[in-house]
This record gives sequence, C-alpha cells and structure tokens, in this order.
Amino acid sequence: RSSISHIRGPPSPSWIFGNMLQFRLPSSYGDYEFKWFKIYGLVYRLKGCFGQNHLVVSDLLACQHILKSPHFAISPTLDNQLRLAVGDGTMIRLRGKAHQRLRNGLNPGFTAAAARSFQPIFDNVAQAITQELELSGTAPIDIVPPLSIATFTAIAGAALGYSLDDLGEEYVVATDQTTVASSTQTAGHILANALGAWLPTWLLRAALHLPTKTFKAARKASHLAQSIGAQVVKEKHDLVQQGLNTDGDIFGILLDQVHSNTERIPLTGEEIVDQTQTIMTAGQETTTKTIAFGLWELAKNPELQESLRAEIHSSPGETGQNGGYDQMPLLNAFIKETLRFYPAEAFTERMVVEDTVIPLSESITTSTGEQISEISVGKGQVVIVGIASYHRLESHWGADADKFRPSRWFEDTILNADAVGPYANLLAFLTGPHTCLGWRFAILEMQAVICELVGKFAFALPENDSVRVCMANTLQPVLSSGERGVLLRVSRLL
Ligand code: HEM
Repeated sequence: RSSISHIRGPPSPSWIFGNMLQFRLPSSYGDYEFKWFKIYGLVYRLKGCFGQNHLVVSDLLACQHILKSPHFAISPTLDNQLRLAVGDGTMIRLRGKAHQRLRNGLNPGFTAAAARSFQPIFDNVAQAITQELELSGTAPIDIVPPLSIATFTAIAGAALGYSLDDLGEEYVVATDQTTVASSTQTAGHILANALGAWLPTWLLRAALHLPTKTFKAARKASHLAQSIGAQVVKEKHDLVQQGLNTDGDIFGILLDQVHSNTERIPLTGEEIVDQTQTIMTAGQETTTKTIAFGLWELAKNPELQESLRAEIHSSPGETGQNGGYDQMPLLNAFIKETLRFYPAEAFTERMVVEDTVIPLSESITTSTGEQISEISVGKGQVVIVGIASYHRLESHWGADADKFRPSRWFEDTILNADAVGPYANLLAFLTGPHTCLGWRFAILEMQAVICELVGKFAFALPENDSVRVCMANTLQPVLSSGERGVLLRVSRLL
C-alpha cells in the first residue's frame, strides 16, 4: 500500500499542473526545488498534473535504491520518446539481463585505455574551437554552437572513425534540429507528457508518426543513424576479415571483439548498429552544456579564471598524452564543481513497476506526525530522483553548497563523502546499471577543451545579457532572447 499521501510537500497551486510548472518551468532552475528540500526534507511529495502524487527524493540511500532496484523503470511516456529519438533497440530502454549483456558487450569501447587513445581527437576538436573563436572578432559570441559542433565531431571520430562530412549533411542537420527542438520545454509539453501516461501503448506509438517538425527531424535522424551504423559495421567487419587493425574507434574495438575468440559473448553487428544514435547523441548536449556552464562561471569569476590559467600554463605541453590532466588539481576541482552545480540531467524520473519499499538513510516525519524510515510505494507511482538537489545538500557539500566554489574539492568533508556514482561521489553520471557509459570520455574531452580554451583566451561577461538556467531534457543555459546559449566576450591572449 502506498504511503505517499502522508508525505509532506508544498501546496499545489493548480489541479491541472499541480506543482509541475514550479518544478519544471521556474524562471531559473531550482527556484522552488532547492527551497523545498530545506523545508520538507530529503523526501517530499509533489503534485503532478491532474492530482497525481509524485515523490521527490534526494536522500542518498533512497536514490541509490531507486536507481539500482529492478522495481523501478522508466515511464511509458519516456520509453516512447526514446523509441522516437534513439530507436527501439537502444540500451537506455532495456532493463535487467538484456541490458547487462549489452553493457558487457559495449564496455570494451569505453574503458580508460580506449578513452585515452582518443586524446588526439579531443585535442583536434579543441583546436578547431580556437580557430573559430580567433575568427569571431570583438563582439560577444555565443559559445554553445562551436562547442556543440566540437562535441559532435569528437564523438563521430571516436565512435565511428567518421568526420562530419562522412556522416553527411542530412544526418547532421536532422540531429541538430532534434537537439534544438528538445532544448525547450513549455507548459504544453508538460501537459502532453502527463496525458501520454494515460494513453494505451498502441496510441502512444501511433503518436510517434505525427507529422510535426520535431518528430519528423527525430525520425529522420534516427533512421539515418541506423544506416550510418550499418555502413560502419560493414566497413569494420571487412577490415577485420582482412586481418587489419580496427581499434582506432569504438565501433572498431567492438567489431574486433565480435571476431575475436574471447570467452565473452560478443554482441551481434545488429545490436551494435542499434546503439548508433544513442552513442552519437547521449554525450553531445551533456558535454556541450557542462563546458558552456563552466566557461560562464569563469567569466563571472576572473580570479578563479586567472588561477586556472596559471595552472594550465605551468603544466607541461602534451599534457593529455601523458595522462597529465589528472595531475592538475584546480582543473579537476573546477570540472567536479561544474558537474555538481550544473548536472546535465538535473533529475531523472522512474516509475514503480512492482509494489516495493524505499529505505531512507534519515527518518522523516509525515503529515500525521508519524516517524518513518522507509516508504511503501505502489506500482505506477512516479518517483523523481533529485540529482541537482542531492548536489546541493549542505550536509554533504558544506554550508555554502549553493555557491559555485571549486576549492571545496580540496576540503576533507568532500574527500570523505559517501561513495556514489563513477566519478567524484557525484550523481551527475548517475549510479547503478544505467550509469553513464561515456563518463571517462566526457571527463577527458572536457579537460582537453577547457585547457585549450582557458589557456588561450580570456572570457568575460557581456554588458547586456544574462543567462538563465532552465531544464528541458538537460540543463540549458538560456539567453534573454529565450534561445539556448551563453554569450561571452572572448579575447585572445598573446
Ligand atoms: C558531461 C557529460 C555527460 C553527462 C553529465 C552524462 C550523464 C549521463 C546520465 C545522467 C546518464 C543516465 C541517464 C538515465 O538513465 O537517466 C547517462 C547515460 C548514458 N551516457 Fe552519459 N553523460 C555525459 C557524457 C556522455 C558521453 C560523452 C557519452 C558517450 C561517449 C555518453 C554516453 C552515455 C550512454 C550510452 C548512456 C546510456 C547508458 C545506459 O542506459 O546503460 N555520455 N549519461
């Protein structure tokens, strides 16, 4: 029996939207959310659309339980969106043994050694941004588009061994259109998603064929990705047959496994092809926005920027080639703080698939005065894991958790924090079976791009624009025009 109704939470301003406009569409992300957990505790109840109860959780034990337990899955509406955006066979939709088998098969393409071998690709894309910024003149420039092209080029090269030209303009444009369209969220989207939860699966699937501009672009990108993936798999397959080395990119490494005689059960070529659009897109916006938010913070804090630049200039050349980025304390503290403060996936939603109990690390008091240390949840219950909220807990991150301060990463409280996730005890890359597959890739790419850009350019805020932080699929920096972007004044250093 669900005990959600007695969990405390904010009053709901509307039956239609519940608290969803406050939670998902505040003027700046977290306006309400970061206050609610201070008032109601690490687990509280929100009203969803049409009177539904949602549970929001930033208690670490509860978060870990939800993300690791088979009793929770993605909602049918999200599942449907994934079918449209990245295809039926994507690893993100799979659960249990089928998912584990796929991850085991994909892991060799995402090891630390594989990520390190892509360093020249990261260096090249970082230098390409430099060239673009050098041409940009003195007017403020939106840093997001060049970063977006760089991260897409990096993943195309590292995953497929392809350039953007090899991918073809049609695919690049369709993927970009889908990304831009999914970077905004409106009250209409929130309502459509809530209504989608009531629709039968056949009707939801039929809705994917609606002739809207976004759906058309997403269908086209996903369809073209399958063809590109199939072509790459065939090319690598032929190379392996000829006894040639293919381990210069992720698909090559995976195909080599398929043909090698290891005891591991390798994936089929079709299964690898089915991951093409997921791998091409999962890390693009996330990495782009993380770097963009980081540069924005540096523009706001010239002293921090100067210290980081001094560390970069005093580090030996060819830093990345020798694993030397890991020897740069401020660079890594800065990346960790950026991921803490701006986790690309600020929250993730799960649905209970079988009645179960969520354990809590600290007991809470319900509206009836009862103290509880676990919460019973029934099938169908929506649960929101508040990743950004967890990253703001004063008990974990210090009294000034609401402040961007990389130096906190040198303090004992943080160094001894609870072990969670693959990187820096953060939830930014999640935890559990669906932990980000490309997190090592992302860290190295961010290290390379930040060292290149901060080493060569000074970043400052323009006079007349400000950035708002919004959430639409990922955390978005939004300009006063309403478009995603971060305007910065960029000057080349001598
Ligand atoms: C700063 C950059 C990144 C962040 C913050 C990030 C974050 C995440 C998060 C939170 C998830 C879990 C989503 C969920 O199930 O709710 C995820 C999954 C995933 N990420 Fe990343 N990611 C980043 C970069 C990358 C890169 C560069 C790649 C590829 C090279 C990548 C590939 C993936 C894949 C394939 C999954 C699906 C894993 C699965 O479902 O088993 N990510 N990422």
